[in-house]
Amino acid sequence: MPPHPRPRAMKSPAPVSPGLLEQIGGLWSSLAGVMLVWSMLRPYLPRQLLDHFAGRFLRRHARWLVALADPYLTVTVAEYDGERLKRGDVYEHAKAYLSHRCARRARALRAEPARNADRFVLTLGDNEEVTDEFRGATVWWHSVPSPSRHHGPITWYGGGGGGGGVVLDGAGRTYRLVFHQRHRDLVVESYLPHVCREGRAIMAANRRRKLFTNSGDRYGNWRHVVFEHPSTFDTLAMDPAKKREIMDDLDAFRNGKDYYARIGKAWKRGYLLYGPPGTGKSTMIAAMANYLDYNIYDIELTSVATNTDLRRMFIETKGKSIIVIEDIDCSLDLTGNRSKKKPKKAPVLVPGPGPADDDVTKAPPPASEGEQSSPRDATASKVTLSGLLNFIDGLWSACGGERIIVFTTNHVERLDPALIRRGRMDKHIEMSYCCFEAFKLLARNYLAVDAHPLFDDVRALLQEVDMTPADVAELLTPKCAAAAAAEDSCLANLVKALQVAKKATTAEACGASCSIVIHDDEEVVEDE
Ligand SMILES: Nc1ncnc2c1ncn2[C@@H]1O[C@H](COP(=O)(O)OP(=O)(O)OP(=O)(O)O)[C@@H](O)[C@H]1O
Ligand SMILES: [Mg+2]
Repeated sequence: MPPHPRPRAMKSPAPVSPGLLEQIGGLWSSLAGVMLVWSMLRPYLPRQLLDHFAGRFLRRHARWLVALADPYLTVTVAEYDGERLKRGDVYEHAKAYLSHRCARRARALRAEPARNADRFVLTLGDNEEVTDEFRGATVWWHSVPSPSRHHGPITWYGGGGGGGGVVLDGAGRTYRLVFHQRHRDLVVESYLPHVCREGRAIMAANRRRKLFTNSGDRYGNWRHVVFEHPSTFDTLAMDPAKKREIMDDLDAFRNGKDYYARIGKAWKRGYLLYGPPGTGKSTMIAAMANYLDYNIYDIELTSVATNTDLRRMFIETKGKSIIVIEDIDCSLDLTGNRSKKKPKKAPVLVPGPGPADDDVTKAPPPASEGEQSSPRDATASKVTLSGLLNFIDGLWSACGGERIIVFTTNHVERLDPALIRRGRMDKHIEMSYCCFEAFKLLARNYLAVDAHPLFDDVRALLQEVDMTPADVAELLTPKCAAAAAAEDSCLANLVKALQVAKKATTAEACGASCSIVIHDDEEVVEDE
C-alpha cells in the first residue's frame, strides 16, 4: 500500500476546557481499574478463549482505533479511470481547478501552453501539496506521479487477448485529496462538485483546439499539436448552395443531442468527402473544425497495429471532435471493386515538388485493370474492414458522443459499399472542379476583386474545362508582393491556362498526345 499522505500544515489545537480534563481523568482511572482486574484474571483463563476475544475485539474496533489515531480521509482522483481505458474527466477538472486556484502557492509547477500562444497554464508539479479552503474547511491536495515514471512505459491497458495498450511514462498521475473526517459530507456533497464545475469552466476558457495524430507512435497513442489551420467556410471555394447545405447539416448535428437520444442513435455523424486531388477535401475538414470549434483526430490507419488498438484509440478520443481518415482507399486493403477510371478531361498540372504525372491522384501502386492493388505500407497493420466498421458504428462507437467521422478519398468507386453506406457515412459530399461561383470567391480572397472584364471569359471556359480550385488558387496567387496590376496578370494567366487545357481536352478527344505544364515564371506553355 502506498504511504498515506498527511497534510503537512495543521491548524493549532483549540484550548482544552477544565470539564474535558476531568472527564479524561475519570476515563484513565476506570481504564486502570479494568487493567488491574484483567491482569488478575488472565492467568486463570484458557488460552483459546483469550485469543478468541482478543481477535473479536480487534476486528470490531480496528477501524475505530485507526480513526482515533488518524482522523483524515483520502479521496483519490486518478488520471485514468474505467480501468485505464479513458482519461478521467474528474481528473481534468481537478487539474484545471488546482492550476487556477492553488498553483500560485505551489513551489514545483508544470507548464502547458495556454490559449494565447505566448502564455502558459501552470499546473501542480509532481509530489506537490497545496491547501484549499471551502466553507471554513481546509483540504489538502497532493499531486502523485505515475508509478511508471522511473521504469519506462507500462504495458497494460484493458482489452485482454494480447491486445494491450500502453500508458506512457508519467502519464498516469493521481491527485489525492485529504480532509478531516468531520468534513466528509461537505467534501463529497459540495466541494467535489464545486471543483468539477469550476474546473470545467476554466477548461472552456483556456481551451485551444488540438490536432491529434497517432502517426509515428508505435504504441498507438495520440499526440497533439495546437490546431491553427486558417481555413473557414468563408475561404472555402465551392457552390454556395452546397456549402450552405453542409453548414446547416453541421448545425443540426451540433444542436442535435436530444434528437439523437430520442431516435435512439449514437450522437455521431459520418461524412464521406470524395473528389479529385486539390478540390478542397482537407481544406473542408479544417473549415468544419473551425466552424464547430472541434478538435481533430487524424488517424493514420497504417500505424494502427490491430482492431483492438483502433477501438482503444477511439475510446480515448473526446467529444466535440472530428475523427479523420484521409485517403481511405490507400490506407489499407479495405476495398471492394478497384477498377480504375480514366479522367474525363485533361487535368492541368501546377509546379510542385516531385515529378509531374498525369495521374495526379494518391492512388495505391498502379494496378492493372480489375486487379487488386496492394495497400500503402500496410504490412504492419492488421486492421480489417470489420474492425473499421465496428469502429464507425459498433457498440463502442457510442462512447462519449458528439463526434464526426470523416473519410476522404479520390476514388469513391474503390470503396467497399459496406464502409460508406448511409448510417456509417451519412452524408456523401462530392468535392468537384472549380465552378464560376467558386472562382469568384477565390478572386475576392486572393486578388480582392469582385468584377473584371476577364470574368466573362473565365465563366465560359470553366463550363468547358475541369480545373481544380487548388490550380485556380495557385494561378490567382500574385507571384510578387509589389505587383501593382497583379489582378490583370493573374486573371490573364488563368484564362490562358484554361484555354490551353481546353485545347488539350479537345486534342485528347481526337487521340493526340499533349501535356500542359505551368512553369514557375507564370507563363502557361504547351508541350507537344
Ligand atoms: N475548395 C477550395 N477552396 C479554397 N481553396 C482550395 C479549395 N480546394 C483547394 N484549395 C487550395 O488548394 C490546396 C490543396 O487543397 P486540399 O489539400 O484541400 O485538396 P484535397 O482535395 O484534400 O487534395 P488531396 O485529394 O490531394 O488530399 C489548399 O491548401 C487550398 O489552398
Ligand atoms: Mg487532402
